[in-house]
Amino acid sequence: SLFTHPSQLRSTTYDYVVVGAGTAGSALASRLSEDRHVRVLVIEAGRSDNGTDVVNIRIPFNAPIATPGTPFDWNYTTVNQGSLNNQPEAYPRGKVLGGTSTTNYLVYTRGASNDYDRLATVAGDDGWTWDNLHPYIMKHSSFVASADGWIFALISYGGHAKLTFIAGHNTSGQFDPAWHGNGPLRTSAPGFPTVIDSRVMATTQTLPDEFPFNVDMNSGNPLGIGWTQSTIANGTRQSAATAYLGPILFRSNLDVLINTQVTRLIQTGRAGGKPDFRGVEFAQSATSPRHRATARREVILSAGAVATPQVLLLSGIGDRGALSRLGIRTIIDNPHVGNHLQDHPFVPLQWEVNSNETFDQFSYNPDAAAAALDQWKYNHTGPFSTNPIANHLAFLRIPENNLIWEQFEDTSSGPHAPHYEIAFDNLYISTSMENRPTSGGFLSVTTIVTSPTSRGYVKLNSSNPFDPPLIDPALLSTDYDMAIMVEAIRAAQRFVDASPWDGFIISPSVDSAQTTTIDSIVEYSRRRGATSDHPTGTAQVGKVVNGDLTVKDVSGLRVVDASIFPYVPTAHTQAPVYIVAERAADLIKAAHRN
Ligand SMILES: Cc1cc2nc3c(=O)[nH]c(=O)nc-3n(C[C@H](O)[C@H](O)[C@H](O)COP(=O)(O)OP(=O)(O)OC[C@H]3O[C@@H](n4cnc5c(N)ncnc54)[C@H](O)[C@@H]3O)c2cc1C
Repeated sequence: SLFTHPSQLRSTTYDYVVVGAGTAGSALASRLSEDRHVRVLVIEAGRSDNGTDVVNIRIPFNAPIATPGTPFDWNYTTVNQGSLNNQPEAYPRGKVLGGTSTTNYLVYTRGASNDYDRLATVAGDDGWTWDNLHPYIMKHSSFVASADGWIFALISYGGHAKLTFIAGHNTSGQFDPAWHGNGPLRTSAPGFPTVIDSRVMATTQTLPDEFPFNVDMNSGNPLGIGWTQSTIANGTRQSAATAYLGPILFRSNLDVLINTQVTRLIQTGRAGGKPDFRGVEFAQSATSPRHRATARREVILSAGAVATPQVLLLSGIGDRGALSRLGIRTIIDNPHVGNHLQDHPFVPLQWEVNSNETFDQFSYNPDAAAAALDQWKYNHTGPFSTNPIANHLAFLRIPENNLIWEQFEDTSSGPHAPHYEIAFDNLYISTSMENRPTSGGFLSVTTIVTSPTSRGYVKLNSSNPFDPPLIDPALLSTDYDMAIMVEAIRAAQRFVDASPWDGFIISPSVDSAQTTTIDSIVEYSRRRGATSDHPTGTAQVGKVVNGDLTVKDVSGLRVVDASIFPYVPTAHTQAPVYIVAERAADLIKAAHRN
């Protein structure tokens, strides 16, 4: 059942207490409560994902306006980013059922097999290898028709249900069915064609050595250029809330409490010579009363890569010196908690193009935007039913004979792992309002460093749990990351110099024109670089948690979310989080089997 106030809870003792109903937390809650004999409590700081004001979290195309600065977001800001001209960055995180899966940009990528194999090595647990994770890779998701695929759809519109037949594109050859299972999270190929699709595909044929076509980037080998897969079904966002939590809220052994923040974990005693952390304290605001609940089996922290270390630190698990300066009693002295934050830096470039069919029309022309919105509301099709970022993504490696390798050691996880990613965007994308056009059509390419060496942190600002933590993703702060970014941008420029773009591209945009030399690319990257919103590593395997994700040196407590990755996967991070959560659910069930 769904509760909005702690007084409504049916008990103060559960078998499992899950902190955070986000991407991982919702999947865990669903799997753990499959056993009707266990009672599960999930405590979520954010709101429901239903209501009259949720249209922007439902419409795929509106993902960029779902956050920041909305009631679905924690609305964090980073500390000034020294390598990005000392500017702070908005740092969105979903504060809603489904967590960041309810507010993200819907791209569905699993990363490279080598990423998981490296996780297994660090964890000292073969269960994390790509091959051994296969059941969980197949178990969490399924592949369905695109919004413009051949489907009969039951659409509810204006209070009426109606059966619509939607005829559209055939997605065979755009993904490999062998790599898709039958799990609750539905994903699909692009649901609306764009004017750049055929040119991207043609470039894979013109320059096949550097930019080969890859039919399915989710096979463990993402290298090449392929069709984007997204967490979209029936033209609508699919999240951990819609896929996992919503359908099981009726379970009598599951209590989900929203609008309530866990303020700290409480030591409930000692077990096996270690402090036992089976208690949670929670409150609805800084001034409202604190409540408590206890887990008979364990507490699972799934608050995400920013809030998980924050809650650990508030509970006395962290660096003793830093905690004592804030008046927090240290129970476990571990300087790694909150440290080693990793994220993917990205930089957008734009070109003016010879087309009035790019998505830019929706920024300039309110009538076009209104018509697209009406179409989406009518039958969940049209431009608003598709991923706002890109119909194609490229994951690429820098060749072994590149001079960069004389200066740097390769930090990627292995031969299937990309050094960088490029997204091909059918509109003007920039991190700045400066030089933003008010007419014309644009192609953007966004480049991402996928195996960065920059490391930042999440730290407490005070001992008040309602005070946002200090966040430093340290974007582009190493020479290595900048060198890879330069290579990525130069590759993107080679891509659009290829013949399929002749007659389409008019000229570089005013904003990104000054990127012709290495120095000017570096200067531009510092000016326009930003976060891809993929924080990881703040409670990582090996340093904060063991290979089975239990927290080191305590009992009764596990972390299951994006914090646990020792290296950020070479992917947009939601699929890796779902995969980890699915295996973690089985690890937890096995740990309590008798
Ligand atoms: C703007 C944006 C775009 C993105 N785009 C993509 C994309 O296109 N594809 C992709 O794969 N990834 C994307 N990501 C990243 C991806 O969504 C995340 O890596 C992933 O969802 C994280 O899952 P999680 O379970 O670790 O945390 P979350 O899903 O964030 O879940 C944490 C939950 O815990 C709750 N919580 C936090 N603190 C507390 C507390 N003290 N008490 C109770 N509850 C608490 C939060 O409200 C939240 O619901 C994007 C992220 C952002 C911000």
